[in-house]
Amino acid sequence: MSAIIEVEGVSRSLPGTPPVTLVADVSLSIQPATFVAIVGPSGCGKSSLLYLLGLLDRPTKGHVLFNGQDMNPLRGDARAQIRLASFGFVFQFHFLLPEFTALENVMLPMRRLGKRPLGEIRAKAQALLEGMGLGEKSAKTPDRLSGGERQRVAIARAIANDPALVLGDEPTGNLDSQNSARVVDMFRNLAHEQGRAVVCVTHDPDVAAAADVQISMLDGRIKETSVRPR
Ligand SMILES: Nc1ncnc2c1ncn2[C@@H]1O[C@H](COP(=O)(O)OP(=O)(O)OP(=O)(O)O)[C@@H](O)[C@H]1O
Repeated sequence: MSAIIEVEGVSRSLPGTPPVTLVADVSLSIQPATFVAIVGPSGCGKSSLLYLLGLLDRPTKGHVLFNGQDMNPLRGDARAQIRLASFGFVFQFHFLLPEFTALENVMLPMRRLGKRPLGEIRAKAQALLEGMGLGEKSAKTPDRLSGGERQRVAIARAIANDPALVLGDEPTGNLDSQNSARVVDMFRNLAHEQGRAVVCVTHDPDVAAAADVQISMLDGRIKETSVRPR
C-alpha cells in the first residue's frame, strides 16, 4: 500500500536568538487503514508535527508529501482545498459553530466543497449523525448537547467529505472515560473498517494503547516507533 502522507527530514523552527526548534529532522510515513498515535511529554512537538502532517503549517526544512506529491510548492488556497477534500480534523475543543444545529455543522464542509446538491448533503449529514448515535439530536445546537455528543458531532463533521486522513489533537482530552472509550472505538473503526489513516496526538494511555502504531517523541524528534501486531 502506498502512503497517504510522508514527511522526509522535516524540521520546524521559529526564528529568534536562539531559534526555537519545534520539530527536528522527522521522517515518517502514514499508511491507509492504520491508526497512529503520537505520544510524548508536554512540549515535545507532537502538535507541531500534527500541524505539519495536516498542512496547517509549513516545514522550515524537509518535505511533506501527500499521495506522493510534494506539498512545499503549493500556496495557501491549494493547501486549503486539499485539507477540505481529503483531511478531517478533530481537536480537543470541538469548535462547532454555536449558532448552527448539529446537522448544519456536519453539512458545512460538504457545502464548502460544493460537489453535491443540498438535499444529498443534508441526507448524508443525517446519516453520519445516525452512525454516531445522534440521529435524534440533529436539530440541537451545541449548547444543548453533552461534551461527548459534541465531540461525536465534531467527528461526523471531520469525516463528512470522506477524508483519506483523519487528524486528532487530544480528541479525548475533554471527555470522561466512557466517552473517551467511545471516541477511541470510532477512531479504530475509521481506520480498520473504513480504510482511512488516523493520526492522533494524545496523552491518554488508552488512546495510545488502541493504536496500531505508536510514535514516541522527545525534544522535537522521534524517539521510538512501535507497531502493534493486529
Ligand atoms: N508559536 C510558538 N512560539 C514559541 N514557542 C512555541 C510556539 N508553538 C509551540 N512552541 C513551543 O514548541 C514546543 C512544542 O510545542 P507543541 O505544542 O508541538 O508540543 P506538544 O508536544 O504538542 O505539547 P502538549 O502535549 O503540551 O500539547 C513547546 O515547547 C512549545 O512551548
